[in-house]
Amino acid sequence: MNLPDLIAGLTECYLCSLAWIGIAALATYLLWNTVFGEGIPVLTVEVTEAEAQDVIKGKAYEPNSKAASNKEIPCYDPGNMQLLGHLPAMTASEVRARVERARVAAKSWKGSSFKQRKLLLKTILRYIIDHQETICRVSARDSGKPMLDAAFGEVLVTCEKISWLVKEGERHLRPEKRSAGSMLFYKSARVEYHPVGVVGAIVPWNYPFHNVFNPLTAAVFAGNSIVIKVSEHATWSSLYYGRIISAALEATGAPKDLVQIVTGYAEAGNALVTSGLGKLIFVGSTGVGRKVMQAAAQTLTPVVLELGGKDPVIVCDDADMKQVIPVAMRGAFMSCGQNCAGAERFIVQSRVYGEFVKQVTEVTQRLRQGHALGGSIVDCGAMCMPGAAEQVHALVTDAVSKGAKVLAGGKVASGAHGGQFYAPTVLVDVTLNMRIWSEEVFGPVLVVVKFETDDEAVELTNDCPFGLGSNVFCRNRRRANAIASRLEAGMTAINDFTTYMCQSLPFGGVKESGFDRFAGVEGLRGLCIPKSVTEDRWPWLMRTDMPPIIQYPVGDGAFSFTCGLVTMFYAPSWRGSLRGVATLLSALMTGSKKPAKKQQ
Ligand SMILES: NC(=O)c1ccc[n+]([C@@H]2O[C@H](COP(=O)([O-])OP(=O)(O)OC[C@H]3O[C@@H](n4cnc5c(N)ncnc54)[C@H](O)[C@@H]3O)[C@@H](O)[C@H]2O)c1
Repeated sequence: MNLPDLIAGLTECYLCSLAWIGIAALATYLLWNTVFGEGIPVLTVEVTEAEAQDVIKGKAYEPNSKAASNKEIPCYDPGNMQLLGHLPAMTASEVRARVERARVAAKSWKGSSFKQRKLLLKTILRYIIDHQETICRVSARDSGKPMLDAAFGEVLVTCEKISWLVKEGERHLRPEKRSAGSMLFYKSARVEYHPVGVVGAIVPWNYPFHNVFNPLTAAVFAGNSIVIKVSEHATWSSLYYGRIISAALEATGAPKDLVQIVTGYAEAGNALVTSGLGKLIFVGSTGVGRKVMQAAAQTLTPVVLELGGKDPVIVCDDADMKQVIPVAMRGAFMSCGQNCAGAERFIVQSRVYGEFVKQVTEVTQRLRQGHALGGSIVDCGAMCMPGAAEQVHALVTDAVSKGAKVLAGGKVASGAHGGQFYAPTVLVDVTLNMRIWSEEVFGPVLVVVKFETDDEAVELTNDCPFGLGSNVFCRNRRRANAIASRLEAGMTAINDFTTYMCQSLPFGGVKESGFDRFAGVEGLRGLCIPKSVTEDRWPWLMRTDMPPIIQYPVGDGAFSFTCGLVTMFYAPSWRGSLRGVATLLSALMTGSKKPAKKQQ
């Protein structure tokens, strides 16, 4: 590197760091002010040794012992297969009993003030900020993700969500004025957002903390109670998270049954879907999403389906590689690729393809993988679900058999502590006939394909059954936006990966990624009944009175009168409106005759 380059690099690095420090200081100040402005209770929550310590010594998990009973869920650390304990697999009637308790709690909570709801959320936020490390450790233990990934995916996004709800949520749930239209100009119209009652949430295992607190915070802020069915593959952590929630409810005087956590298998999930909820948020695979929708039809329960994804990252030839590579790596390998909005397809323009592949391969080969709590820092953790590493490998093997090349990783591993791992993998020369092109991987595989023209990049992106997130890296803003607007996806990040940190935005997909939205204004309002209300604007001056000609029994000219009314209000020109007035007056003058009263 020559001297001018070095100086430019250092300046850029220095300015960049300064900007980030400035932004971080401002954010901390704002967050501090918002959170600690008032007397917010400090929670005391019991923490067990397994929750507090890195290294724990206990029994090893034996997969075959699971068959002993379907009444219990065996919980283990996927990074070292250490048994953590057994939790109850609730029956359908136990789940329904939880829903009934939540229903009672919802009745009193719906009358709560926004001040009370904010206090509850701020109390939770305060606890999270003070106990980030324990929360991350518990998530790492249960899901196998490294501490840093937990800090990003569990803590950071949850804090952003709560902060957004506290700052902006009330504004979006206050009655909203609407126009009353042409004919009802003398009315005021509004939409009121009333709680739906009991919200149900069925969530997956990939972010055990965020998947609980994400639906919870929005549901209670909207005045509902919530019953959350956690995944059978990340059940253990719900004990600790449940204690945080109970402590927060008690400290803020909220009903103790406002939040219920349900542990169990599909039977418990199905019982929740059919228990008469106000709304169900299902987050999981497309296959189970279909079953959930079918079951919800029985009780006409409205559902939000947040399903699988296969997010593309389009890298144009003018993209800044210094920015793209680190962001791409995190998009692909964060939480070992077990993200719904994970970077599953890198679509890279031919001019920068070679450089992109070289750089991502170099970094991937340097990644350290292992037990998240094994004593040394790791970049990639374990696969949470049993058998997941083998499923990922089957997709890689299929691709290789059809001509793809593995440049890094590409194998199942057990790690130093005997956990479930799949090595971070780079796969190139992928073609559209390979399973990995269209099936969700949900694992650490960075798939790269080449494109020549923007049309081709769009076609490749849209050639997919899923449509959750999408991402475009391109320095030319006009070109980036032109590409972005053509992508079939629920979300697009331009020169970044995922829109999720903007919690004012709705989150959700199209096609097999599901429908409806959680998060953002739309998601928050989606947990409410939007009730339309009209009333007279000037009741002392004007109200809706039926003109005698159209009162029952109607007059001879009733139809002509109504036609005149329609023409008067909706004719496209003032001449037309005048014609309408004339028709209306003529009907009034000549056609008010009504049938005579019947003789008794
Ligand atoms: N779009 C999103 O926001 C989002 C977020 C995270 C994960 N996901 C998706 O989740 C999937 C991975 O999670 P998973 O393996 O836990 O998904 P999954 O569909 O197997 O399970 C999700 C939840 O559904 C429950 N369940 C299973 N069968 C059921 C039934 N018949 N009725 C009711 N509930 C039932 C499970 O117990 C679990 O709690 C991936 O496809 C991923 O893309 C989507």
